[in-house]
Amino acid sequence: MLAVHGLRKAFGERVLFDVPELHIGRGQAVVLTGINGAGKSTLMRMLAGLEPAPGAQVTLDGTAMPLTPYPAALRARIAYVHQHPYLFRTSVRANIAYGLKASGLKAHDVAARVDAALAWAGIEGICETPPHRLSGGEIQRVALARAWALDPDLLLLDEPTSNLDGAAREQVIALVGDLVTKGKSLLMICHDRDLIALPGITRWKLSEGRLTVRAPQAKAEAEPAGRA
Ligand SMILES: Nc1ncnc2c1ncn2[C@@H]1O[C@H](COP(=O)(O)OP(=O)(O)OP(=O)(O)O)[C@@H](O)[C@H]1O
Repeated sequence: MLAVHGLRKAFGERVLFDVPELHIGRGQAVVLTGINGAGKSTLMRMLAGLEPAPGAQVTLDGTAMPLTPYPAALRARIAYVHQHPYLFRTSVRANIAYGLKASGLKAHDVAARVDAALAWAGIEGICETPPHRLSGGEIQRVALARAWALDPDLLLLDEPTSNLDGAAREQVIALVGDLVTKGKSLLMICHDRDLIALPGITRWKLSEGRLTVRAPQAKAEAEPAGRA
């Protein structure tokens, strides 16, 4: 579905990472691991168009184009969920509706899609709650519902369970597990063993500037290239 060539980040002499190519297939779920400061968030932000990626090329369904400036075709098909999601100080419902309205959907279609997203995330009970009253786990579920509502081709999740524990963490793991089971393409940064262990997940590791790949349930050693 998506291939990126020449993804590289350097600060002066220091090369954070140099990834000649990476591929995310349709329906593929990938978890990106690596030590703190390895560059995981930077790489994901480049894929989301939040950080310039000079020289990188993206191929989307067979069509190649530069990743910077960020192609509109990509913006329409990729949803990014920040580690600490920003919610407008309106209501949960309005936050989920926002992107749908911006995409030009008719009001009754927006309402139906918002209802479906609220049900998917199990957050109907907080749909009129002001976001600043929500717990961390609720905020993360609202952000996932907001991304899910857009029905993107690829979801980028940056540490969806960080700072969560107990039931809140389990609820988010269940939602991510549902995305994986339903065959949603996703790339997720995480350190959470229960998320990494979800069946069918491909593991990428960013280490010393290189990306290595391990296929789902593979017993073999990681391959040197970025192809999944
Ligand atoms: N302007 C800059 N100049 C030099 N180094 C920088 C600059 N901006 C960021 N960095 C470094 O780049 C790295 C960026 O790491 P990034 O946040 O992408 O890593 P990460 O793998 O997501 O880390 P974590 O797991 O801690 O979130 C850090 O080591 C940071 O110190």
